[in-house]
Amino acid sequence: MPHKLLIIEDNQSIAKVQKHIGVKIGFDVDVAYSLAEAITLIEHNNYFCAVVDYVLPDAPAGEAIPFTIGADIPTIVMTGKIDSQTRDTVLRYPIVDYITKENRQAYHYLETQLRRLPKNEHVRILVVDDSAATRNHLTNLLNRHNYLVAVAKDGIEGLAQLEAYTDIKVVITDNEMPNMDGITLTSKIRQEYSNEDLAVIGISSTKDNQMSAKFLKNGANDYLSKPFHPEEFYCRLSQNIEMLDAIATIRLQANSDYLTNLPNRRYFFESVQEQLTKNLEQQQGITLAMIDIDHFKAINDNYGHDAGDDVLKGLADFFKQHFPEALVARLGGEEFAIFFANHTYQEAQQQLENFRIEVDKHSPTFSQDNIHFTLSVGVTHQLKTRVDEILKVADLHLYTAKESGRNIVIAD
Ligand SMILES: Nc1nc2c(ncn2[C@@H]2O[C@H](COP(=O)(O)OP(=O)(O)OP(=O)(O)O)[C@@H](O)[C@H]2O)c(=O)[nH]1
Repeated sequence: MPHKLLIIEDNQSIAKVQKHIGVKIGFDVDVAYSLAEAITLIEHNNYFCAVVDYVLPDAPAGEAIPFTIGADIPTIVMTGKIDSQTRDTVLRYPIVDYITKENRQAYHYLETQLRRLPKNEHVRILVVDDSAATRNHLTNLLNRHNYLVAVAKDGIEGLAQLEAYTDIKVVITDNEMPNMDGITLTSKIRQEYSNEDLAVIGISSTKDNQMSAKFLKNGANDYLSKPFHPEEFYCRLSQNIEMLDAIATIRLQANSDYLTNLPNRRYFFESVQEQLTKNLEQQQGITLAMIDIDHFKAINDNYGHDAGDDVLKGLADFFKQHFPEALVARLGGEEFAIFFANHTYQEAQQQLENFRIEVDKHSPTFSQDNIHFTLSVGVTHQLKTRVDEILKVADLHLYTAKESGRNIVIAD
């Protein structure tokens, strides 16, 4: 079910633009052209958030704001008035944000905010501060933007919370705290997490004008002096989260195969090598298999390249369903590899044999052209120090599988 967005705006053209933005993001949008209409809609619907005009025919001075706030709807105020009295009136309410309708940039900003709010439901922020009042204040600010929150009253508790919640993306930490201060906490965090995985924002009310440099030199991504304005707090927080998201997206793209979305060759080599080093230390077995579609060239020749792509995508989905615990990658072309870290050799071989049989049976359901195909598989459990050496052994078995007529699993 899409989230519901309420727009309260009497200017029809502006309402149309806002609705377009909301629909583009994926909201189910209702528009009210007056406060009276909005009240009726709020009575009958559950809104995820609202965009509220400051001046309405039946609410000329921001009177609509307390209605959405009172109904617990996260509220973004849009206003054409930019005087400081209006701003002060607006900011007296616990709103998500206010945006002045000065130019096109305002609508880009609205779009950014509307995109962020649903995402924030999955982002956890850790607040570390020895003052209960500050912890509560920050928790309220964060809840207003839909973030999940964890709290700690010193650095030691902060580290424990990081262990307890693996979804923490940002740590906001005070410096002056008993047991462990914020700067020590930051440097300890950096021993475990890079600043591309977890952002740290230092906050302090100290007069020491070198505090921000101290935080940053110890690995913080950002710094805010207390007291800070909520607007600045939100802007810096969302900028840090956007940066983490952008890095995660780039990483995912660099590690995935564009056609099938499976991990690619580079990712497979890196993560198997890492796992291999661990297994060699612990003398634990591994299983690695190379899998190749039989006569794939003929599929391309007979049905066309797009149909060939369709087969590759269908097979990749089948891999994902069948091997949720193993690492499956597309090495290139019609060649795939699987790495089993936690299965006995017999179990892994059996799973591969079952998979070969299932593909022979069900492959026509994978593609629009109902193309039947089979797989040849080479599998090994020879533990060597390098991935490419193990792949070479699996590849030799794969060659034997092809030579022996295809549609077969050959193991050592
Ligand atoms: N549609 C499609 N075809 C691809 C892609 N990458 C490689 N191919 C084709 O995959 C085919 C692989 O052919 P071959 O290496 O001769 O192997 P084969 O026909 O499967 O024969 P055997 O492996 O001996 O059973 C070639 O025709 C490539 O052009 C891709 O991303 N999409």
